[in-house]
Amino acid sequence: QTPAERAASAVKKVNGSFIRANAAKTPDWPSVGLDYAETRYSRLDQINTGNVKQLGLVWSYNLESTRGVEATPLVVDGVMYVTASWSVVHAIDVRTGQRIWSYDPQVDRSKGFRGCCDVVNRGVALWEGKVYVGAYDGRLIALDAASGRVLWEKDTLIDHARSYTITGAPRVFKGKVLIGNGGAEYGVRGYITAYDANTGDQKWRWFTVPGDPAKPYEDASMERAAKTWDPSGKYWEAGGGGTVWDTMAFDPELNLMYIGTGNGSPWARSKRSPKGGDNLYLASIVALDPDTGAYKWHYQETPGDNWDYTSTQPMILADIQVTGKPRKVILHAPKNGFFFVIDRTNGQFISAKNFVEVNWATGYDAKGRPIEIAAARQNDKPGESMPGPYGAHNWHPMSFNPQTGLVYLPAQHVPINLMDDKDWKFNENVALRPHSNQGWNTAMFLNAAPPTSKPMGRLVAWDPVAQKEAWGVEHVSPWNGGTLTTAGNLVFQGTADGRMVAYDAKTGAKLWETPTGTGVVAAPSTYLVDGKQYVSVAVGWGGVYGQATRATERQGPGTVYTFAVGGTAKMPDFVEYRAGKLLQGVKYDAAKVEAGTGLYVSNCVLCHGVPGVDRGGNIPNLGYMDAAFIENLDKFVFKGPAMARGMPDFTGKLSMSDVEAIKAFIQGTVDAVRPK
Ligand SMILES: O=C(O)c1cc(C(=O)O)c2c(n1)C(=O)C(=O)c1cc(C(=O)O)[nH]c1-2
Ligand SMILES: [Ca+2]
Repeated sequence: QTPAERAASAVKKVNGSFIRANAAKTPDWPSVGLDYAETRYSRLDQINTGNVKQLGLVWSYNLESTRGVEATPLVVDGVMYVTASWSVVHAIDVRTGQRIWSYDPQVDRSKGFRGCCDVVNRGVALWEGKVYVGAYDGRLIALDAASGRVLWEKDTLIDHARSYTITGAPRVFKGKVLIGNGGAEYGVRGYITAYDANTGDQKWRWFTVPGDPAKPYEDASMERAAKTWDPSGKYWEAGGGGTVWDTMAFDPELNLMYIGTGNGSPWARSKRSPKGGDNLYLASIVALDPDTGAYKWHYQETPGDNWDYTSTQPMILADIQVTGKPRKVILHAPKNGFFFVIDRTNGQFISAKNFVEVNWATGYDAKGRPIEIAAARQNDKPGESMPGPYGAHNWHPMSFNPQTGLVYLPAQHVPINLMDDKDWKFNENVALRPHSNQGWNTAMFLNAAPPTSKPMGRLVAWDPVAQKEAWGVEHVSPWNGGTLTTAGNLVFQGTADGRMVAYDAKTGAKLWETPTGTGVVAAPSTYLVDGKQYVSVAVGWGGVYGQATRATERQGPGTVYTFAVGGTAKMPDFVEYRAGKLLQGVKYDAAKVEAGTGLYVSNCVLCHGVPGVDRGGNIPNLGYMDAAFIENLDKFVFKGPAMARGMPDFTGKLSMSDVEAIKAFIQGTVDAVRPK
């Protein structure tokens, strides 16, 4: 068999019975979360606590990308399917580490700025000879598994005037491909759509938040949700939010599928829904009928979201004993910092406990409502919510090991404070505020004053029954990789500072590590080929935090590493990262620094970081440029060359005098932090 023939026959097997409900013994990794329950727990135990020290590289594969890589590699019968940035798909022969094919959907690079959080993609879905990818520009594309040829392609977006993007992995439940989208930082209405896996015909669509109440509601769930929004805020103009940008799971026995919904659009509830209200179905877990898309139940984790607290973080379906009784539950650790155990048959709240320091709520009452701290919503001055908007846990997948009963969770804190933008109006172009259609459209100022809390990154082993940490490992930085756990009593995690590490799943003892050349954000997978167990991880620093910051002194292209016991391949040569010399000599008017601060924070900081303080992620830090570059900043800001890589064109958004003020801020900030 040629590799292409193997690819074709392998993926043909991936059908209703091939993807398991949960953690069954399977030699493959056929779906992004391994199984429908998204456990990321493999029963393979060839690699275990006894021999993990002998893990070595078998091959590495250059993904030829320089931006964030967030995909979990799928593997069936020795054929790997993985995505890089810009939604590029690679099919790799695991036996040789060689490319079988690659497919670039040719996303228009100049539209990069339309997403909040880097041009990332979290992986593909496989089904009956096809590979599905959600392209950044909103297309759902079905490829022939053997050749990478396009079989069909659907535009999933309802409105191209709005900043919808796709970053999440599609799932296939019962012969339907499911995909949502991102965009709630810009003003969109969230929804999820199901397409026939063979033909691409649309089967159903469910909106997560109500539309314009002057028009008929799509279904009873929308009519009910509308009662929880204040129409005087005209929430439908900004879209309302609630995007389904990452997690989905499926319970074949209950015939229910589950999605997590995102934050409000805009973030500030005082603007979105001035008289308050829970604003259903934001920041919720929602159960849907996979055949029809009909709403079944919901549990809202953050009523009336005001902090970008989303519930799109990866969820896991598990069967556990709670106070002596077996319960079918959902395990979930959303951005808001609480670990939830929810009954997945009916959405009933079982328990919630904070897994990091939180200051917006003291806990949850017996009915499952948060007990809020009033000050958390008082945003007339910069308020530092814990967790911040990057979440106590973001999209980085967690895993659940039924042997240890523990969930392995990449927890974090990224300090950011928020202040209401009282004058905010949807789509009004005021570059001084963070809603110039290039900056986020949140109705809030981010870090109008410097935040004071400390950044934190931690691998947390959480006991969901006792609702407490069993063990934890402190990392040097936030934004560490997703986790994998195995029957070999292991937990694997890549780190922001560029290591791949194996821990004892019971104790947290570090058993093995290897450098990865660049920070890791994605989660590993494991599988058997010809009877031998491998572990693979796709590496590529990036995402919303990684685009502007770094925690490693090395860099390299997006790369897949594949490890096995006794592997002897040589790591590729890592390139040392040099931030360069601090910017010097740009003449500026000190009186303009203050105006420049607001402009920079509104328009530049999310991608370029703080000049001379952050050292550049995969987007350059402007505090380390040559003076000639900053002196000619207007040539980059107005229809500049970086547009071809996704930078916005600020024509009509910023004036020449705004650019002068931004230059003053950049050089002024660097001068202030330059070591004396
Ligand atoms: O509200 C949204 O629609 C939306 C979408 C996305 C995305 O699609 O990547 C992210 C977020 N929000 C978000 O809040 C967030 O922290 C985030 C991090 C990342 C990432 O890939 O690093 N994406 C997103
Ligand atoms: Ca968001």
